[in-house]
Amino acid sequence: MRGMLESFCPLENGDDSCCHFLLHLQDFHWQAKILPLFFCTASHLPYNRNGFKFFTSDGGLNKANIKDILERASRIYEESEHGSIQELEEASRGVVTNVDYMSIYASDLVQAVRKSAGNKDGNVPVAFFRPLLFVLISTNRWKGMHIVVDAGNGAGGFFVDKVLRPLGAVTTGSQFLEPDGLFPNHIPNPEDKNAMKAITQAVLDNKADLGIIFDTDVDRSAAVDSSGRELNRNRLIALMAAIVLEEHPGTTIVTDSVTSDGLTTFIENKLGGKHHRFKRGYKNVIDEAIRLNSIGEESHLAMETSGHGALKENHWLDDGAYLMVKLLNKLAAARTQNSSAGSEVLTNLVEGLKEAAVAVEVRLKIDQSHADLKGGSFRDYGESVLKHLENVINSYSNVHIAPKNYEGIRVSGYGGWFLLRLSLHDPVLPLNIEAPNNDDATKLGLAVLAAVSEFPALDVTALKKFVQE
Ligand SMILES: O=P(O)(O)OC[C@H]1O[C@H](O)[C@H](O)[C@@H](O)[C@@H]1O
Repeated sequence: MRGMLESFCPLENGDDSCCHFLLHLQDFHWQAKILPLFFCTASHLPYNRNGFKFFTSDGGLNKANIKDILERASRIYEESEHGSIQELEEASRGVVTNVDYMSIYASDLVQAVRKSAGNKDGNVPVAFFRPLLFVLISTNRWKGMHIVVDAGNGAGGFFVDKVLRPLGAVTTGSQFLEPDGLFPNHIPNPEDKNAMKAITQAVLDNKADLGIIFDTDVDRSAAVDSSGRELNRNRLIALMAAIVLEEHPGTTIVTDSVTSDGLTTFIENKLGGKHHRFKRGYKNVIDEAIRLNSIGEESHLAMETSGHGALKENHWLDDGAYLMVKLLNKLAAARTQNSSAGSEVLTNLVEGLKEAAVAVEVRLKIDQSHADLKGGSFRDYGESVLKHLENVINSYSNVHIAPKNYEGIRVSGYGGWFLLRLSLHDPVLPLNIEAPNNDDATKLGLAVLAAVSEFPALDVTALKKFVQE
C-alpha cells in the first residue's frame, strides 16, 4: 500500500472488486487517470492461495514481471528508513479515496444486453428478459426469465443486483453471493465438479431458465441450461465460438492445449472457423490471439477450458461477466423474436459438438527434494520425462504424436488422445486423457505409465489408480 501511495498517488480504492471491471473502466472512461492497478484477490483456488494481481494499461503482468516487482519491493522495504507501522498508517490515511467503479461497469454490461435486444442506445429502461409489452397485454402470459447465479462467495454477486435485476430477470435461488474469503460452500471454480454440481442443483431446484457461475474474481465463468446441462469447458468454448463466428465468419479461435479433438471438428467443420489449439494459460491464449491479429490472421476469441475467455471487442480482457453477457445478448435477441425462447437457444448452438465419453485429468507430482533431480529444477526434470515419453511413443505403432502441438506431448490413438505437459505454476505434470470408453482411456493411461515409471521422483500413484479402476 505504501509503495503504491508513494508511486501512484492519489490511490483510488474500488470495493467489491472483481478482476476486470477496473481495466474495463480504464479502457473506456478513465484512460489518462488510472495506470497501474493491483487487486488483493482470490481466484478459483482454495482460500490458502489468495493473493495479488497486478495490471497496467497493457493488461495483466506475467510471472517474470511479478517476480521483479516482489524482489524490488522487498529490497526497498529492507532499505527503507521509514518502515515503521505508524508511518505506513499515516501515509495511507492521507490519500486513499473510495470510488464506486462497479456501478459504472455493471451499467455498461446492462446496456450491452439492451442493445442486443434491439434498443440501439441502450438507455431506455426496458426489461428485455420479459416478453414484450404487447405480448403481456394480448396473451396475459407474462413470465420473467429466471436466472440463478452462484458467485461461490467471491465477488460475482454484483451480477444479480446490478446486471440481472435491472434487466428484469427473476433471480431467486441465486446462492453464495456474499463474499467470504474462506469459500465455505465450494471451491469457486467452474472447472470444479462440486461447483458445477452446486449451480446445476440450484437451476433444477428453482426450475430456472439458466444458471451462471463465476470464480472468485469473475475472470472464469460457466453456465447451466434449464435442463441442467452444463455449459462449461469445451462446450462453453464451442458456444462462444458459435456466437463469435456468427459475428465474424471464418475467424480463428485460439484455445488452450487441453481442448478436445471434437472441438476442432466442431469449429472447423460446423462453424467454418479455424481452431488454433495453443498453450494452457489465459495469458498465453490472449497473447497468441493478439499476435495472430498483428501478423494479419484475424482472431476475435481466445479461450481456455478453465472458463477464462477474452474477446477482441472487449479489449482482450478475460472478463467472465462479459462472457455471460454475450450469452444473455443471444437470449435477449431470441426473446425479442419469440417471447418464450429460453436457454435452448444456447444449447442448440452447441449441437453437433462431439464429446468423449471419458475425459479425465490426472496430476503427477514431482518430488523436488528427490535425489533423482540431482540438484536440478523440477522443470528440467519434467522436460526429461516428456522427452523420454516422446521417444517411447515414437516406437509404438498404434499411437502417434499429434503433428501440431505447442506444449508437452499430445498423442492420438485408441480413438482418443492424451496430453502430458508441465504445469504452469506447480511441480506437477498434468495428464489429460479423452477416449470413447474406459478401456481405451486405460490403454492411453498405460502407454504413459510405461514411459514415466522409470522416473522415481514422479509420483504416479494417481495414474496407477486410474488405470486400475
Ligand atoms: O498448468 P496448470 O497447473 O494446470 O494451471 C493452469 C492454469 O493456471 C492458472 O490457474 C491460470 O489462471 C489458468 O489460466 C491456467 O489454465
